[in-house]
Amino acid sequence: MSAVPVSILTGFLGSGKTTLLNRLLRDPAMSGAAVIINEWGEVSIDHLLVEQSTEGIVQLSGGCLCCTVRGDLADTLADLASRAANGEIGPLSRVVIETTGLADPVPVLQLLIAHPFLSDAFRLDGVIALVDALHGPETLDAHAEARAQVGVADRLCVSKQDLATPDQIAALTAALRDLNPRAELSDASQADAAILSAGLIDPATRKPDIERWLGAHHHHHHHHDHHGHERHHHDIGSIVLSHDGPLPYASVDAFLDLVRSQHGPHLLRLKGIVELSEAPAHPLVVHGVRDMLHPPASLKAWPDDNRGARLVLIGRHLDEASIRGLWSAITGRIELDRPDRTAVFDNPLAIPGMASR
Ligand SMILES: Nc1nc2c(ncn2[C@@H]2O[C@H](COP(=O)(O)OP(=O)(O)OP(=O)(O)O)[C@@H](O)[C@H]2O)c(=O)[nH]1
Repeated sequence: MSAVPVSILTGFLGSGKTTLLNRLLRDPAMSGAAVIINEWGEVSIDHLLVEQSTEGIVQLSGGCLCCTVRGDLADTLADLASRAANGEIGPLSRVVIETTGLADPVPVLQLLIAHPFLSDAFRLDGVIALVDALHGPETLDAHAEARAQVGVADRLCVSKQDLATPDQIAALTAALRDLNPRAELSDASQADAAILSAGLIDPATRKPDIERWLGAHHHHHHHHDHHGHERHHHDIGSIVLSHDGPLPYASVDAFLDLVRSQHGPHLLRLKGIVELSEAPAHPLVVHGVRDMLHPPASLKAWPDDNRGARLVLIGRHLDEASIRGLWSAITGRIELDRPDRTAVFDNPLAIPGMASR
């Protein structure tokens, strides 16, 4: 059984998630998709608003996905997988999880990455965050949850553009680019099911699209800072690390361990691709959420000539200098006022247990 792609549709209260979902469900490409809707509160009406009633719509209420009903979400996904496996429902083509407006999508990502059974049956495709053109900038200023939703998104979708002035749309676009310069930006009113595929594999070609996944094009296009650091005025920010040429697996592993142990609480998401010295023909895919890493997987081949290592780290109040210092140390770049590789990895006093790496 190949893993079923899961998309997380998030967006602040009233941003238009249900409206978008209704639109997507009319797309024939959604056949075989299951939709899990999470609502907050006793009165559950959201699922009634999803027009196409199918077997595949599951509603979770009584709490928020990121906290109380996370166990329910795990059970629901496990149940969907086993019902599809024994033929009770048709084969699942994908799962869409609509979070509540106040949900932090990160715990949902964690569940998909870390759960022993679910991480085999499902693969995280991507996070799509919806933002309302009319209220977006104020919402982003006022609510940390909304900033986190935008920060970790693989794709950003702007709704209610018909109600907003061009100036409002421009202000929102700038705010979104500030928080997340990598994600593809689209208009919710034009969206079809293709927006749900925001992961590494491009469904049109069935091949990995690394540039799109890491948002490299957008990043370079919008930011000319050669350090690859987005200047942000918010708590949420991202760091892009790169290295030309292959790296030994032990160095990559050590870097990820150190980032997790030292910066895990600040890290929301990490994704990247690495050329390994041991297997340069097979790019290593790394991705993780907070301090949990998905078991590293490798791709059959590089999709193009663009090799080396590229990592994107997204977090809240990330200590950029420290992270860049670790990266320089493992990639062998000696920088002034930075520990070199030996000092970082072979000093048992500095990092107990890391000496043998
Ligand atoms: N004019 C206009 N109205 C929209 C658009 N998208 C959503 N709306 C309206 O905005 C309101 C909220 O939309 P919903 O789809 O319910 O938003 P939601 O994100 O699911 O809301 P919660 O479940 O409360 O978080 C509804 O009245 C929609 O009709 C849009 O692009 N244009």
